[in-house]
Amino acid sequence: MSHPSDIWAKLEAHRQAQGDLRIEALLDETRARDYTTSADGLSFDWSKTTIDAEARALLLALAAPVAARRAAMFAGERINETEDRAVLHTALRDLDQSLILDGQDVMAEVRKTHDRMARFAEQLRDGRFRGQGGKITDVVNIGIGGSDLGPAMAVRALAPYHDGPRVHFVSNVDGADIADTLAVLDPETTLVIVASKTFTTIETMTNAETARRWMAHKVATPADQFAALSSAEGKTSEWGIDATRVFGFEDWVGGRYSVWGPIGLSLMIAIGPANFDAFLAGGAAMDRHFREAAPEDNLPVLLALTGIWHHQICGYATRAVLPYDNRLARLPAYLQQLEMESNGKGVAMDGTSLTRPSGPVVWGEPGTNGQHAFYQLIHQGTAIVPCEFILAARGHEADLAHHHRLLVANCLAQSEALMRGRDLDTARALMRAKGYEGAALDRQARHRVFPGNRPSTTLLIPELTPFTLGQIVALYEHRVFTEGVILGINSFDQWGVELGKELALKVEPLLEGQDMPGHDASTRHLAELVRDLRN
Ligand SMILES: O=P(O)(O)OC[C@H]1O[C@](O)(CO)[C@@H](O)[C@@H]1O
Repeated sequence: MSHPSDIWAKLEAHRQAQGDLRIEALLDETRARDYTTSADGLSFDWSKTTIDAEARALLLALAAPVAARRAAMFAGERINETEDRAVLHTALRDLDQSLILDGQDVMAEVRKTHDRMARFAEQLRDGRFRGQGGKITDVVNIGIGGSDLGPAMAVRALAPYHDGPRVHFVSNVDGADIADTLAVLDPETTLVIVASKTFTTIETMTNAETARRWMAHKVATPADQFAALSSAEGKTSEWGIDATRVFGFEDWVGGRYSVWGPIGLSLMIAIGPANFDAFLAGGAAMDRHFREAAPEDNLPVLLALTGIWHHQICGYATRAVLPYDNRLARLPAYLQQLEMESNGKGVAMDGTSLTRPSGPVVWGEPGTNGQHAFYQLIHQGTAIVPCEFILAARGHEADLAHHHRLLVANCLAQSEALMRGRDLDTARALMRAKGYEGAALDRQARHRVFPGNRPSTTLLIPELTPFTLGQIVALYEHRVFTEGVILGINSFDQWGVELGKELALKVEPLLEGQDMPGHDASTRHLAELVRDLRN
């Protein structure tokens, strides 16, 4: 087997040799089939890229170290080396397995917590658990980052399955977030969930205090209408939440990987335990596929390799995630944390500087909305943005089938337009037909040229259900893991978020006019301007 640095060098040389290879020159019926990989009802089409047979073989060679690291992860080895932790969020979605960690079978506790969550969710949904004013009508999940984005994304995605109380999310320390949310709620029929792995995050704890004060205006014992989701069970009881409504999890579940366990309680309340279990089953099906499929048929591996080709080899700085499903509106934000907090690193696992770029900037919005906004840039701008389309073959609105047909047509048309573009001759012919000639014809035509050859992939699912959503989320988790292994990154720590948190604590007194040493001139000046504007 070649040394990884030889493979990288060969990939770079191959890309150079490709020159301005057109994707269309590669594409035929065979490629359309061969570069569409399917598993458990999901299909990933990566034919509209410049990955040719040689690039594909080299990329697959790059993935050689993934198998051993994957086995280590599932076996509970401490692969999160900078925090000395195992990485076992996968255990939360395969409850029947037995898993021995440090000599202990950890699954008994995982199952117990899952069953307690299910009982609590059912009691809340059928009215056995009541607020001071009767049946709970609204649930507010207060959390941030991984304690917000996962359930917020999934609750929105699975709206057709909602049959429980309304669920709301508050994350930002900006008082506007909680004020707007609570303004329309009745404290007497609201349950507040404080979701924080550490139970120290300043945004969450500030919002939780505000919610408790709001509740106390009308409710005699506000703590009775609070629940907590956390790894820090001591802190939850200090805060006054009864242990019967505290749902704990272990430190081997990372924040951005935590929607599968207690952090998913708001989702479970919204869609019910059976649908929540279908979401877990989708994740577990993807785990099995990831562990068992050969690299060339392995969806997470292929998504990772496509990403590496575009970012590390072709040098495209960003990747757009474009769900053609309005209910996946929060998926890009969810993936921003999953991908950028996991692989946005500057050093390798061994502490040496990375010699290649880490993960790309990930961004996006649902289609077709994006088409009327930023697609201008992805079609004609100077930066090439690989696009990742996500599409469901069926919509939920049977009586609005024509909407869905238009949605699908737009999605397929966009990837075709990005690849094919429109050349100058075609643009000139169009403008000539409109009556232009001479210099004006030329000028007008040039604005209507599309360079084309812009890469995209399409992930096709049958329908957005709890099961398929579980598959999608686990697919992206394993993609991030695979990229991390290939780049030598620890995808499970997030030291880069710490410095800003520390400094925020030191900046706050400046805003109150205290002379804090150590701040730079610009920061002191900005604080002074804020103080002046406030007065
Ligand atoms: O669940 P917690 O401990 O409140 O943390 C929230 C989020 O904050 C982070 O630690 C980053 O600041 C994320 O990794 C995490 O998901």
